[in-house]
Amino acid sequence: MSALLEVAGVSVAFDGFKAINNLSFEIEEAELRAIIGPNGAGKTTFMDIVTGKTRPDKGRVTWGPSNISLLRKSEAQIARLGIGRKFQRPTVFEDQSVFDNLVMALKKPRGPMSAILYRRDEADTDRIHALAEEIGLTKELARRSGELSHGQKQWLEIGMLLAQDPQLLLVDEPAAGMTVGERQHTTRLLRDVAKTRAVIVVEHDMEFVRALDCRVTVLHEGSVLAEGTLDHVTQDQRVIDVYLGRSGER
Ligand SMILES: Nc1ncnc2c1ncn2[C@@H]1O[C@H](COP(=O)(O)OP(=O)(O)OP(=O)(O)O)[C@@H](O)[C@H]1O
Repeated sequence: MSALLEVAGVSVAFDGFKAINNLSFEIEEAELRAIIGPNGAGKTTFMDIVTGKTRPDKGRVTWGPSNISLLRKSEAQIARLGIGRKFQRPTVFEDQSVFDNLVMALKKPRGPMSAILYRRDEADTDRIHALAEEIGLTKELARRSGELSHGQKQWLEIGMLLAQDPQLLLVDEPAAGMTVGERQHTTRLLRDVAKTRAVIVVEHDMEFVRALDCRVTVLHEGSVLAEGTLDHVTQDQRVIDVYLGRSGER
């Protein structure tokens, strides 16, 4: 089976400093993957490259069964191809209800006329209820989003991304600032989402990564240092030396 996303030999330097250094990475359809690594390892830059925010100096980034190159695509084009990104801080429309946030996120034909002519139909309403069910916010649909807890806002934002029907979701430190209960809910949600699409989670919290129970890629100095199960990578002496050994806690 060919990969959904393939990054091959990618490098990018900022003022001569190689933030990404000959990085190769693949993810399959419907796969959950955690990316870990020390500060400055290149995790954010990797996501910036995949989403078109940063252009690499060399290498290949290809997408989908026909291996479309993402390198000349704009951020908007890449999003439309089916790559969604969730930043660390939730960015929902706080004055709008949960329901209306999900309505606004639905994938609809674009352009001024389609926006004017758009009327919500029954299929959209059903879809919003299905999304709310998936993210666990059915009871909150009528609430103003600003009133939600931090965790609930994060789930709403994931729901808004799912409304766009992405094939790959990039999620940056989803567990940060969450209560234990919220983290468990987030684990279930991401595992569930990854049954039908690929999900890449960048995370520092090893307990959370263990709960995700997925393949782990360790980045270091812009390259893959180790890959495999969490047990496999955490027993790797190089990973211990550059990452795990540093805080003692992880
Ligand atoms: N636009 C930029 N200009 C200059 N240097 C940059 C830029 N973006 C990233 N860097 C540098 O590239 C390196 C990789 O940064 P990146 O943010 O990708 O690491 P990270 O693994 O996400 O770190 P963290 O875990 O702290 O978020 C860092 O040394 C950073 O300072």
